[in-house]
Amino acid sequence: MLVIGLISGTSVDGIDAALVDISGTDSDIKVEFLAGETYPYPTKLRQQILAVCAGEALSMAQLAELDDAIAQTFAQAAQHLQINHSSVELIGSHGQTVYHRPPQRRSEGHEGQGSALPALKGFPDILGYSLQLGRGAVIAELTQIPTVSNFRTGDIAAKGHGAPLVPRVDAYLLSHPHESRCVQNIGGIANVAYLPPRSHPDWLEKVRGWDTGPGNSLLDLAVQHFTNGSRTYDANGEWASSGSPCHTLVEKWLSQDYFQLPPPKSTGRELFGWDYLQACLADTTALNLSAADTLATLTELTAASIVHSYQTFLPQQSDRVLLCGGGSRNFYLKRRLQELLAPLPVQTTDEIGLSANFKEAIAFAVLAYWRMLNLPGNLPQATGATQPVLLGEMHLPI
Ligand SMILES: Nc1ncnc2c1ncn2[C@@H]1O[C@H](COP(=O)(O)OP(=O)(O)OP(=O)(O)O)[C@@H](O)[C@H]1O
Ligand SMILES: CC(=O)N[C@H]1[C@@H]2OC[C@@H](O2)[C@@H](O)[C@@H]1O[C@H](C)C(=O)O
Repeated sequence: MLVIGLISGTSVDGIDAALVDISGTDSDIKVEFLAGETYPYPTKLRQQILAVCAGEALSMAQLAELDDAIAQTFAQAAQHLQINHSSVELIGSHGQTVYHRPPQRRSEGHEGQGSALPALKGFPDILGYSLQLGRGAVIAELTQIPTVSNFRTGDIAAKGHGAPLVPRVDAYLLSHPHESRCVQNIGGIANVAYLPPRSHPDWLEKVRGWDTGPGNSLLDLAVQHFTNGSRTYDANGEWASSGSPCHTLVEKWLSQDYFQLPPPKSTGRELFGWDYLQACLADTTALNLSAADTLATLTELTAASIVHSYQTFLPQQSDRVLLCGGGSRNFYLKRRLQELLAPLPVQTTDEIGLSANFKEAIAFAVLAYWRMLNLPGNLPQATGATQPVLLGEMHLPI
């Protein structure tokens, strides 16, 4: 069955669209990657999304307009990708995350909502909330293809974080009979899926996954800051590689809350955004670090936080690390991870046959396919949900 997966991630750089041919169910699933394309957002739309992610207030009318503009751009991406493939039967559209709030308990220092109603038994004091714009009904109507969207809400209703959702897909597509693997996505935010050897009994229950912290989000913002917006990222990590990281600052930043929090955990630009970068820049300025040294230090934070996460939270060390997401194209970051994790092999998923650029888009095609087959998509160990649940809402064209 031909399925298109669509996602724009926390970097808000554009829509990744993947066309795949899927057969089987879960343990026997086969996914053939046929085509992939990234469609950059129109500049004005990207700026609007980034402003909303940074907390800019919107009227309801503006929210509706933004939702539809994103849905239309996603539909155009799907339409463009399916040219020459007229038999696409399903779209899985993640949409654009503009807000993500993990669930919180009062013991974590939050006072709750002050409701007059009694607390619901077993519910976190503050339920998670994750908003992805680009409504599926519009995409289904514009493309005339059934579309699954709103993947995170079912897991959140089951008291989970609603993220990360990709670990179940990684488990079926990337696990190995005898080798344990860490699949490390480095997007705006970085997340890991730990995959034990598939020959182990109960291997799926032993899969783990969580957001390790910042991927490229702080780096991208710092590059924009140092270039007055003329550059949006450090291509291949060249600028950072011309500087030297300040390890004392990395140690200081790593001691902060998020990195010490045990999984399941998720995060977003709400934490690792402008305010976080400002605090980092206050530290780097106090030490007179150059722009190159600052970028090297932020790159080191991404690498060191991934390594810290593995050392602290993995049930056991893995045999191999497989990188994906835009950060896997940052050669300096990849080299630092290789050095810090040596002698573990650190490669990209491309090297074992799965596109590192389009793995997330492929994953949402698979999640839509599982939704259609009424199979669960989340992994409770990764999201903190009480149980495996169906993910996403199906929208049929009129
Ligand atoms: N050649 C490259 N060199 C360095 N960095 C790169 C390169 N190509 C992409 N990137 C980085 O990857 C980022 C985009 O990665 P990706 O598309 O995987 O993120 P995302 O999907 O938006 O985020 P997330 O996975 O958190 O949702 C860019 O913002 C940039 O920082
Ligand atoms: C709320 C949200 O969009 N989270 C993203 C983000 O980008 C990376 C990391 O944070 C991950 O947890 C998640 O995306 C992937 C696709 C996931 O759900 O597995």
